[in-house]
Amino acid sequence: MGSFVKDKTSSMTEFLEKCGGYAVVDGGFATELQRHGADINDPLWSAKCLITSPHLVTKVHLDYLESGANIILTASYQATIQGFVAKGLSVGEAEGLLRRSVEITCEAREIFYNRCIKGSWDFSNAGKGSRRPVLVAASVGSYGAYLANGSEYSGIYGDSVSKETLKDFHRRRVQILAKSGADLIAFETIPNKLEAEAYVDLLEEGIDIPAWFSFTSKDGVTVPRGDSITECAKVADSCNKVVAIGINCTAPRYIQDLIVSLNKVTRKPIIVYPNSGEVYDGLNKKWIKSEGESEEDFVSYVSRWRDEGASMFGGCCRTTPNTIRAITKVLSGESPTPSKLKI
Ligand code: MET
Ligand SMILES: [Zn+2]
Repeated sequence: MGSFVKDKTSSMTEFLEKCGGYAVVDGGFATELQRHGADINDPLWSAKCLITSPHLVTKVHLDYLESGANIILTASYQATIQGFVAKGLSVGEAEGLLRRSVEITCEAREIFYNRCIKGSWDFSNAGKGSRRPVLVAASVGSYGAYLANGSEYSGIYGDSVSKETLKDFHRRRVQILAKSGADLIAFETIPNKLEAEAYVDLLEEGIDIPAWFSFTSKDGVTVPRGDSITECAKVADSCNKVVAIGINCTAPRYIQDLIVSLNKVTRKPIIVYPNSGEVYDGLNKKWIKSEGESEEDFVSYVSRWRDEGASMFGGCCRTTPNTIRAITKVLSGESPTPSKLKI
């Protein structure tokens, strides 16, 4: 961290320069834990593994680092003080787990660097003789993710939930994550404008690390609550602590139009990390392949997104280290074999 946080406005631009102009973000975290056998069918979702299987959290971080990631996200997406307390933990234990989520990620980065030094891992993506720059981003999921009732993807919280409610809900968690050694905060899968406004207020209250804002969309034009992506991006753009703006957990086919819209209202770096294009059926707890997209090759989109002006690329739910390896190859100029790019 250190130099990354000193000058917030230029920090991401400098980081991107060090990465060669484009940064690789990691891929789906919770779904990857699940692929390795974790049972995360729980209101805490991936954060449950901070308690039950921290070794698996480390493994997934290392897999993404090995695949070429320049930015790895903590397992704190659904880690909230309120959620841990509902499980019977004390507030102190809950806060300790939030800190631990960042420590595990920082430790994984150290393990990765040490392995690189010992030469046991391939240096080809790390830059000859130099350490590949890696940032740790503390993930913050929405209020709807904590509610675990589907509102994460509708953005409808009801009239009783005001901006102040959202600030009160997120405040302590964001303060703790900001002091835990992370390089930045990743506000992810934001489903409405109100929550973006709440995050901006919290950052202005005195959070001293930068943040990115990443929205989700189900139509390529609006966020789930119906606010246009440009209105939402303007909120993020107005805050000088925000160092990148983008889209995650959204079908790949919508990303290009969304980048065009973002470009109209911000000059900050644009980050995109779509999901696999499958849709989660909450009732039957299954991922369903989406019509017309199942055979589409996620990675073949990456150069188009880059040409459209995005500079940070990764994956969200159901993408894997293979996806990230393929993105790394596209960005480093090695053209991958399309048939081998299965997610
Ligand atoms: C519902 S989006 C989840 C984002 C989180 N970083 C993850 O990959 O698990
Ligand atoms: Zn996702």
